[in-house]
Amino acid sequence: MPTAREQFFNAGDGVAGIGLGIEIGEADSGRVYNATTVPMTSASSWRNGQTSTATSTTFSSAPTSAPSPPQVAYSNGAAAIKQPPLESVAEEEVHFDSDALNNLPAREPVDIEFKELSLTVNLGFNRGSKEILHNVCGKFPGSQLIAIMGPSGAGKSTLLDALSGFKTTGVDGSILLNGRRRDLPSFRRMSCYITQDDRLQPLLTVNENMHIAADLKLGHTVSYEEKESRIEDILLLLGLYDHDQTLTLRLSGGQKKRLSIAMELINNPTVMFLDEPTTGLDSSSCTKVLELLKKLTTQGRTIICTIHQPTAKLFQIFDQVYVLSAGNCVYQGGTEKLVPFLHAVDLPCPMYHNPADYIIELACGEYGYDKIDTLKSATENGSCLTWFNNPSAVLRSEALMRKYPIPKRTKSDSLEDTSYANQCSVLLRRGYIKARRDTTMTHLRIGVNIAVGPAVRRHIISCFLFTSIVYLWSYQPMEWVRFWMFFAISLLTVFVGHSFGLMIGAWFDVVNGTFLAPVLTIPMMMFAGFGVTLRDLPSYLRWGSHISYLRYGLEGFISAIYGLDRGVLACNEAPYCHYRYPKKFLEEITMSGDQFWNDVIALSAMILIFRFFSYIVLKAKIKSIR
Ligand SMILES: Nc1ncnc2c1ncn2[C@@H]1O[C@H](COP(=O)(O)OP(=O)(O)OP(=O)(O)O)[C@@H](O)[C@H]1O
Repeated sequence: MPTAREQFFNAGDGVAGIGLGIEIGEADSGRVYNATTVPMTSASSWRNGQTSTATSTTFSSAPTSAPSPPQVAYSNGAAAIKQPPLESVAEEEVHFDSDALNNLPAREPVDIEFKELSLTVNLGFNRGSKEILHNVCGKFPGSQLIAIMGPSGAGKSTLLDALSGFKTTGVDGSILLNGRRRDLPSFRRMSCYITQDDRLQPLLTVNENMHIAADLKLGHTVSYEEKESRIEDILLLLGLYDHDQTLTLRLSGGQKKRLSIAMELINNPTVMFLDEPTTGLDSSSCTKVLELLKKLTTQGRTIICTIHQPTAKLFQIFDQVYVLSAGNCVYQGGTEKLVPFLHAVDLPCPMYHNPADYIIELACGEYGYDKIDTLKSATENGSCLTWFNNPSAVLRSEALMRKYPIPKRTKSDSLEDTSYANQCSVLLRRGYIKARRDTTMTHLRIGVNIAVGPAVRRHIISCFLFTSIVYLWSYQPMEWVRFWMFFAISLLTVFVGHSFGLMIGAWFDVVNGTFLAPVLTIPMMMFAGFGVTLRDLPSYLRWGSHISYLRYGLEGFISAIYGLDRGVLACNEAPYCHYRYPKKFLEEITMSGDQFWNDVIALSAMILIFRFFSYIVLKAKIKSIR
């Protein structure tokens, strides 16, 4: 009877083993291990009580009792496992409709290869730079689910950023797609990147999120019917069809992850990058997400995920694994080949140890840093293809170039296929749905606008309400022209304030921005002539009044009320009215009352300048991130 360890290194039938990290016992000997090792081929049958089917996977919803130590009986070298399921399964039954998968157009596989890839980041002024990836090589064949693993800080996300084209600054080396140098604009259009934190709209239903994504990605070139059927297929495929009317905020973590994937599938990417898709999910949801990704690879998609430390059963779902240690490759090959590889480099995986855990421990340096060097040289920092599942089937660049035609080149650098106008209208529709749903916030906003005024909010309607209330309650002359002048200045001041906020927001983070914006507004008030008249400002501070948007706002209001040669004011209730003559009042505050159009021009110019700066700052920031 072979021991569990022999199962691991069973070269004869090529069955690699994985440790599941729980207690099991041998049926006939009564021996109990504190962890277990079972052949990978048996792991899925253990998990679900059956081998997962090729066409459709259904996760049972029946709650299970607490698992008792399973019994393992060996016969003919294979482990026959008699035990209840390992853990409680999903609360809901998820059915991935494989027929819907067939409706998604298959993709031509894309083989990604990188050679001598290094990535250096700038640490800031006078602090030099730091190399994060050190000339790593690797090959991710098409139609495969690939895991990038490694200890925290090993460079997994950085490698993903470099391969996806999210980061381009400081990247050195070559990245090839089907043997040819990567054309970044085309690659960005055929790939997608799903970040760790879900970028979903919580107030939209699943169906609305999908439609917004379809309208943004496909625009008007694809008919409504086609979009509908594509959305239907994707929701069926991802087991979300029954939840299409559910608000996203009410979805479970696993459902949210599946929705993120569903939204990216709208334009059917060939290559999918996912940063830690299993983080924050329970083990049943992790399995579902990875099983789903595995299914998607069957249509030619290359799916690359970073993953921290997968359990044995998650590990065996991947086709290939790429392990990093401090920016170097310490293993590249099939998941089933990891144990034989470790054996070959004389670092055998301890009995009953999950090989995924063991390689991470090695990569962390827990067994000595010399082991990292051993692994690095055994894998030739990612160049060695010996440990691929089928090394002889791996095509070299030249063969790939012969096999696949030259891909179409994308002329535009833009990531979007749809026009700017379409994007604006879709985003406005999304904003409208959100405002309608979040009634509390919408009412609060309207209330704040009415109560506090346009300096706080920017909606045109609210600005009109503010003007009407303030103008009428402060007994201003009932002349339409003055009312519209007052409204125009209110609106422009709101837009300037908004643009100023955008600039501060683009430049600084939330904490610094929240502090700086009010602090910078105070001198604007000082230079506006509110407390200190412009005449009383010291000459060396006069320049301030020229850059204060509040000064132009105040001057504009004064022009609206006292300009246009306003006549003598009524003085019925007092024996003497000091400001009866508008001219006298204007002289007192050092304003002339005929500057309305100058104020309009100055405020408009400020809107343009602040927005232009916001754009420049954002551009520079995006460039520095990339
Ligand atoms: N812009 C940067 N400036 C300085 N150091 C950086 C920068 N980006 C990444 N690093 C460093 O590079 C190393 C790798 O980072 P990366 O995020 O790729 O690691 P990781 O393997 O994904 O880690 P984790 O699993 O914890 O997310 C880390 O030490 C990180 O601090």
